[in-house]
Amino acid sequence: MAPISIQTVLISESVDPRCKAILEENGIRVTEKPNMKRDELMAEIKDYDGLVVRSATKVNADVISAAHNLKIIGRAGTGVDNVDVDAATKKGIIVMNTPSGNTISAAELTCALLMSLSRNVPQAAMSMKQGNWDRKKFMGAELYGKVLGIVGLGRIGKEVASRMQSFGMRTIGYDPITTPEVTAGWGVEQMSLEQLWPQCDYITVHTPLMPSTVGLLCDETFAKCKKGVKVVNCARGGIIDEAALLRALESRQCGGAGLDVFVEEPPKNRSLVEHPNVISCPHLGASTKEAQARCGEDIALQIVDMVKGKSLVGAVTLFCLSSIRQEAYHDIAIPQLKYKAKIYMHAV
Ligand SMILES: NC(=O)C1=CN([C@@H]2O[C@H](COP(=O)(O)OP(=O)(O)OC[C@H]3O[C@@H](n4cnc5c(N)ncnc54)[C@H](O)[C@@H]3O)[C@@H](O)[C@H]2O)C=CC1
Ligand SMILES: O=C(O)C(=O)COP(=O)(O)O
Repeated sequence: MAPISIQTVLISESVDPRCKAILEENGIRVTEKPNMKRDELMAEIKDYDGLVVRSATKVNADVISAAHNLKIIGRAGTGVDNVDVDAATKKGIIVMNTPSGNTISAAELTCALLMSLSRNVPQAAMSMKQGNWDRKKFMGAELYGKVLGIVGLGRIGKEVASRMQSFGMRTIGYDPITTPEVTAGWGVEQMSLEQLWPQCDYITVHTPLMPSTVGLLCDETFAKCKKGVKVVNCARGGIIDEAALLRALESRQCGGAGLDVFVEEPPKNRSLVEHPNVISCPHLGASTKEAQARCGEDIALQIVDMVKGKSLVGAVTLFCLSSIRQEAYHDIAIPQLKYKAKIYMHAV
């Protein structure tokens, strides 16, 4: 691939300092401006060659059209739902992410939420801080022997499965791409969602946010679940429909929810966060030193590779995917995501 000239990069969120250091070591001028308002971003972006973001910067069509020189949008993390990939692609801007950098951290937080839901840890801790000693109110239930349904058996879903199996949970799941033969090797029995919903004591979702995953858990699907099912969303707000979740919590069809992500972040509608059976975090799945170091470093190295003309055979849009999943994504997931551009894979 012909080298691409990237002389200036704007980092619009808090990204590990290694990112800036690596870019600068390679002769790229870097400006860090976190917390810009939309207007400020649109004014700032116009002359940069590259933009590095996490999940909070909404790189929509307006931002992309205001960016006259932009050649690359680097997502230091996994989900690219905050980037209008179609608009970027039409302008010939490469979009790349660092999908494996925060897998373990997101999986560990998911497990923490599952454990907290089973034993009411956050509620009990809060009650202690308020001076109480209430042993009856916080009676829990063991995870041992319970059924965990994992919707989305990619990187994070797989890591969640192995960790929760060590607690003695039976793990079942559904994924349209990862085959049952593959997941059987990780101890996850695959089945249709229709078969999955009524069996689960806990459900955790690990799909990207895209039209086909919006509202995977909704009124209709909650009604198919066991009464009192507990759910975790450490993926993206909206995969579990928020209004339906609130209704299910109120009717006790849902016995509790662990939420790391919301449709609107921070959520202006506080009904879920304030519900007594909801435990929530402010999108902390990737917020560990290790994950941030990996993602910051990976995105910088990928940009430098591009500048040097390495790794890509040509580029319109790039998704950096792990070797095991490259084929699957190339053949199946990309059309499903409706990316019209040709996708070139990063060499691994
Ligand atoms: N809370 C946080 O801070 C973080 C959240 N995430 C979110 O987690 C998501 C998953 O991340 P990874 O596991 O790394 O992605 P991945 O791409 O490895 O796995 C996603 C899986 O979802 C499957 N899938 C797609 N449509 C589906 C459907 N309709 N039903 C069931 N499965 C479906 C895909 O086939 C794929 O196997 C990311 O897209 C991101 O939005 C990722 C990292 C941190
Ligand atoms: O990588 C992802 O998809 C995440 O959700 C992590 O988001 P963040 O980088 O912490 O804003």
